[in-house]
Amino acid sequence: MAAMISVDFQDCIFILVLLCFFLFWYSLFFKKPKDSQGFNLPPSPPSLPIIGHLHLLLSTLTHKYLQRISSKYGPLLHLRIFHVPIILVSSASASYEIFRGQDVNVSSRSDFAMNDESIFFGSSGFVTAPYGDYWKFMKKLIVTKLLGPNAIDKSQGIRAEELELFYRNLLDKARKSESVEIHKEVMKLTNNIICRMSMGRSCSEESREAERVRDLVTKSLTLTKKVFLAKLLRRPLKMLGISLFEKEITDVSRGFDKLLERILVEHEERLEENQDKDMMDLLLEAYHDEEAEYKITRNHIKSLFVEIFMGGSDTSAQAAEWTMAEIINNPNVLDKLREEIDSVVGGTRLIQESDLRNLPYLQAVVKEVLRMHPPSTLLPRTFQESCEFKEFYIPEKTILVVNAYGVMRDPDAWEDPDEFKPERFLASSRSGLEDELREHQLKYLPFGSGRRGCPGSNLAYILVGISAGVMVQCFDWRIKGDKVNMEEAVSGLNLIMAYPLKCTPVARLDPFSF
Ligand code: HEM
Repeated sequence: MAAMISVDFQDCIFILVLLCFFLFWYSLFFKKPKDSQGFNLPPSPPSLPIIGHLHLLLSTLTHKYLQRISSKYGPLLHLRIFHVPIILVSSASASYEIFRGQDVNVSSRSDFAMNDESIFFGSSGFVTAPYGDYWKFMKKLIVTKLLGPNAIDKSQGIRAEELELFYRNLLDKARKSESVEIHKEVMKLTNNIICRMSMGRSCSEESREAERVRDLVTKSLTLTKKVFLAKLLRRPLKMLGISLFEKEITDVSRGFDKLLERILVEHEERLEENQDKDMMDLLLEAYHDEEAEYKITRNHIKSLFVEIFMGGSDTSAQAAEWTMAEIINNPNVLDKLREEIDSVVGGTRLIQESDLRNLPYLQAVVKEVLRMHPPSTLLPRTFQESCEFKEFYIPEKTILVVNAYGVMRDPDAWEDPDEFKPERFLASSRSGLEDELREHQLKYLPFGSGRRGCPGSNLAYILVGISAGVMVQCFDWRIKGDKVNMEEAVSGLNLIMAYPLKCTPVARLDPFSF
């Protein structure tokens, strides 16, 4: 009997261990997560104990890794980083449904503020502001006055002057047969344009101010992904008494603060007499306006400038670099572009931004580059309220991440998604194909979507279009080897070329010699 009991007992232990083991793996790999009230959440890929899906976000090319995970487990997934729930959207149809049906609900981003006083990742940011009174006030100012069609028209002269300087600098390099790093050269152009449009002055190269701004922008971009992760891990880290990146954030913030305070004071001193108002003047007017619908602070102004420097100049320079890389690797595209530019602009003057509307192929090339190589691959938002989406339940405050890279390479929405085919964007400009244009807009997310979409997209198209236009119109380009290496890397949260494009300009025509 004793032996019998002992055998049963051993079997029991064995079965219990087996059961626990099975339950553990089942919950780890196959269980559909349910929230505490028993509602259905979207499916979840395998996770690890405690950290959940943290390892997925730690990969260097997170967008690609998440794209692979989604093609295996589904276009709508539920992830968990420790206790933080995330909904990941990777298909064009799911992203369309979210932005169409939940636009207001997902019009806030997560609270990224690491340090309230900081103008970088502090609580005064516009990009990170919740969808509320401050964001609405600022958004109105941005789309009507700062980046609206009138403001863009009025600042055309600035861009034309800077474009000529950009051309002359490349011509100088061509004469000396010197190679250039395309991103660096375009970054100087976009940075100067954005500085002059926003502050009425270029950050001069002589006083090393421009270099200082570029350096601060680069440091800020590098910190972005770290801050994003640190924010997700804040609770467990706080329990361990660790606060990550505070020093780096404070240093960058102080650097920007010093620079911007000086420029703000300069602007305040000549606010009355200044007729030609730049962005900073307009923001200072709102700051001093006692009747304003929302009372903005100095920190609000400074934070917006930091965000515009970060969000506007590097993204556009990255896009111009990818554009040149695709053009160099596709000689047939270069031929078509040349033919178009030569017939519309000719060789006796430099391309201007007013030419862009007559250059549909150049526009299509830029759009295709932004589809394949979007500088912002992941769009983070937050569900403000709980909602039902498809057959699933999504609890309030869940983070939403739309994988814009995955959506724009979704094989169900794009023909040959991994091939560079600018022609796909030409079809939509032919008459009678408005439906196609609308359909493209819904699955085309380089500038995000909905009310939180990028307010600088028109300016961005101009910056990328004119810089690539000049490089094609006036120069041939020599590279080492046959092909440009198109490998991707990520810096901060931005998609960049793993091997920065370095090439030597060879003067093709000099529009100023006539
Ligand atoms: C190729 C260049 C650019 C790309 C790819 C780009 C992309 C984006 C993306 C993906 C977003 C987030 C949208 C969303 O969540 O749906 C965004 C937001 C934003 N962008 Fe851009 N952008 C570019 C250029 C610019 C420029 C030139 C400016 C201004 C000078 C600018 C200012 C902003 C601002 C202020 C926001 C925050 C909007 C908000 O939170 O309401 N961007 N951009």
